Amino acid sequence: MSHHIVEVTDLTHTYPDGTMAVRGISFRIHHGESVAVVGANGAGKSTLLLHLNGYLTPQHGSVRIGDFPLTKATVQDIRKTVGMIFQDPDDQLFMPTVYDDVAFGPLNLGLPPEEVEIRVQDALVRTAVAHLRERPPYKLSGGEKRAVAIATVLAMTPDILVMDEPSSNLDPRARRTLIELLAGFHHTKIIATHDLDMVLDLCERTIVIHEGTIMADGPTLDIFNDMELLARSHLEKPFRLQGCPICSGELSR
Ligand SMILES: Nc1ncnc2c1ncn2[C@@H]1O[C@H](COP(=O)(O)OP(=O)(O)OP(=O)(O)O)[C@@H](O)[C@H]1O
Repeated sequence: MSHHIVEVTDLTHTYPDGTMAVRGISFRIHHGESVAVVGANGAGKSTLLLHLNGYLTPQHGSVRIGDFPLTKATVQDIRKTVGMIFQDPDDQLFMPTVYDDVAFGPLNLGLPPEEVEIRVQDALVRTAVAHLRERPPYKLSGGEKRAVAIATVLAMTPDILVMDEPSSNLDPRARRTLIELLAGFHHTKIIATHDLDMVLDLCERTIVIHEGTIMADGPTLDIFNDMELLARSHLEKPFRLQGCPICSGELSR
């Protein structure tokens, strides 16, 4: 089925101040793939991801989600397919309570109240924050906010999840819960992150971005074992591949 393919062709983005953040990027991601987008600070990962559900529209080149080119006319439909988890959860949470924030999207779809309730509860349970349901989001910790932001997206039952730094600010247990949650999401996942150990757990394919261009695109293990490529992209081998006994779990065996 083609309707879940993400296809980016020769995408370029220049910010109003002249910063050219993305320079001619092309790739194709098939339904069910789990793909990491990695690269140093300022490499262009967020700018690229913001194009995948139309927060930015292509200035040059194109983005296609399945059969639809991303344009101002298609963006509303594309957002029903592509769920975006932003780098800063404050960009996603704006209602008086956690419940209201998670219910906002399903209510906007016009779903009946019983269906909204089921979706909200399911999303809150899956992200382990059902106990925060009546709390105001602005009073939550950074990690709690991130979990609620993820719940707002899951409640929309997207076919494609796009996430910018989903594990930042999470304590080790919350990070593990997130990894388990994402491992159970069997549709397409596109994850921009500096957490290369999480990439090892979740993504069979990795795209390396450097100064707005694709430096490499291939099997995650091949990329993480290529020391020269990692150095050129200002990346380091994940801890687990460095022979660290704690990260590899050897000490707990
Ligand atoms: N609104 C903006 N206006 C001008 N320049 C911007 C804007 N947002 C980002 N940039 C610049 O675009 C480039 C790419 O930034 P981007 O946020 O896409 O990188 P990133 O790979 O996501 O970085 P990080 O890992 O630090 O989040 C950087 O040089 C950044 O300073």
